[in-house]
Amino acid sequence: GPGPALLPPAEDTEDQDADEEAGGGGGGVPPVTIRWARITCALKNKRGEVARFLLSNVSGEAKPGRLLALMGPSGSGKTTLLNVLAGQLSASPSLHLSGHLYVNGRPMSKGGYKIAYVRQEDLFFSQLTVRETLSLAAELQLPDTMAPERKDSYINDLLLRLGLVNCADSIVGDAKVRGISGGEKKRLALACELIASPSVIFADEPTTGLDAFQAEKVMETLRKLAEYGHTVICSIHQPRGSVYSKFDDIVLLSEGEVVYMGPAKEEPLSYFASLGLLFFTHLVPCILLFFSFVVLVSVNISRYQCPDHMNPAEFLADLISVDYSSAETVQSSRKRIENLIEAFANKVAISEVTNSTTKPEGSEFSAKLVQKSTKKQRRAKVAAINTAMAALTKTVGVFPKERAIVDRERAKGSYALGPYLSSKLLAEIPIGAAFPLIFGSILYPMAKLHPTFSRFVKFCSIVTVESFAASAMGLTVGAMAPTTEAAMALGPSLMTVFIVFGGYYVNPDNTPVIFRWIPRISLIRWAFQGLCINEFKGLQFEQQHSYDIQTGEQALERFSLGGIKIADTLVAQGRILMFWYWSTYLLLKKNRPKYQPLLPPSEKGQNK
Ligand SMILES: Nc1ncnc2c1ncn2[C@@H]1O[C@H](COP(=O)(O)OP(=O)(O)OP(=O)(O)O)[C@@H](O)[C@H]1O
Repeated sequence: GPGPALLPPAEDTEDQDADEEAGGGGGGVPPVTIRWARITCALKNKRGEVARFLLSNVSGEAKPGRLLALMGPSGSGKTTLLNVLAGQLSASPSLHLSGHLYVNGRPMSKGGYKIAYVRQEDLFFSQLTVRETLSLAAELQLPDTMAPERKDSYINDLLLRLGLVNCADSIVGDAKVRGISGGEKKRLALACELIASPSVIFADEPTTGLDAFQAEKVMETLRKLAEYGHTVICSIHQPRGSVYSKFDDIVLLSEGEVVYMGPAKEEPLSYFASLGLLFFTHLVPCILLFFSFVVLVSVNISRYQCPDHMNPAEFLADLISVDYSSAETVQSSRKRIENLIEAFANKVAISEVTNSTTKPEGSEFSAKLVQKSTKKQRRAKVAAINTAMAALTKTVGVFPKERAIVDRERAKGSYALGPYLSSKLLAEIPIGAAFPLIFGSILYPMAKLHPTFSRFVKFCSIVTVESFAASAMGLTVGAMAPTTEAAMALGPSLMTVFIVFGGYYVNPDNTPVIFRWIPRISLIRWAFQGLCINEFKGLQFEQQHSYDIQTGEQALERFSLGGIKIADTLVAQGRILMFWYWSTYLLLKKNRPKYQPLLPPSEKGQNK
């Protein structure tokens, strides 16, 4: 029977011209674009609570003249989505289906277009020939007023287009009586569906059970139908490379969520390879791009880069499948998939916000929510980076010169290193604190951060401690570098590494094992985390769906920044500050001016 209606329910159902005559040879079908947004299919338990989501917040588009493949591991929801798009999800009291489905911009319930649905199992009368099967379908589907000769020529045309001429007079057969091949059966099923000249063709796993050659022929048929103007949507588990190359668009599903939706072929490969490299467009200190590039490219190549000569479909399938070989692989692959889903959701949210013309109702809410959280996060990032960079450049710009004077005085024995450093630090506290406080006082209200005094005080404390830590780092760099120019090149380079691993560009949980130590010693990361906690903690978001973020704590968890207090981030900053002061002390001690000792003349030399 008909499946559950999509919510919100349709208004009026327009009468449609049911007797529309099929065009000869199936040509000239009306073009149909299908758009779906926020499709969620929940499975409820006996108490009526959501037990799991078969589809969660799925959006996408299928266009006429294009072949769209729904790809994903077994159980990822391909068939469920296909059924929803075809309006043929079997009704069940345990299912709840919601979302938006538009056909040529109008709600699907208004009808006015024809679909064909080729199911996984082929159901035919085994004793009929291919031509008889088609004739029967034509008698049932074409108008009675159509002349028999026209029907025959229509059938001949279909046999030709679907490559069934050679087996036209063979019986279909079944398990007991050998008939046509599996691929031919699939194409016959397509031919039967095409009689009514559908605009949209749905095919559920059309290549399942077929050998590679037959599978390719079936897919080639679907691709030709797309070229002919039909909108073709098929689900497929893991196609071989030659089949994958026939797709125009793909939707990658994993556990009911979209990991990628868009053009097929090279696009998804470059999308996954580029994940994490977006930061280049935001990062201001460009002089350090090269170093960051090396670091990030090594991160990405090792993770999401499709190796040369690998079947892209196989690569994509591996990327979005849970690896059940051990407990660790299950955990790490789940984490990877979660991150990919999140990355794609953010991408969609941003394009939904920027592209208001195609914005479907209901998408606004979550897009705004994501945008709001991202804005808050971005402001915390700007504050953390700006404070650190300003303090660092201020210090490395002057310290190497000051060091020359200090070296001279130390050589003269005017003062020792310990008293010099401690008096310098003490003397610089007021001026060192003034800058972040002024910066904070101006930025805080302008950036519309949390409008309470206690949060403002915490904000100023975090940026002040960070500013001191960055200054201390500048001292170490100044103590290490031979000249001011060298210090100016080295300091921001080092800071860029800390920025990259500071929690905004590379998620701390997603950092490769060999780089895990960097976020721990990154003053940017602790400041950023502290600022995010200060901003998000205690927030309540309006919630439209059960899976939307409800609280600031949940948002922090999603950014992998939760689980600790602001005080912990300040302590971590304090440790980093002490580390840099201590390094400066040791470096200055080690690099104290050394003069050539005047040795007593040797006997030999004296004689000369
Ligand atoms: N009516 C239903 N009641 C309960 N669970 C369902 C129902 N329909 C689908 N499911 C479950 O939803 C999940 C997705 O099913 P679906 O058939 O859409 O996956 P699929 O990606 O097409 O998998 P396959 O490639 O194995 O056919 C599966 O875990 C399935 O058991």
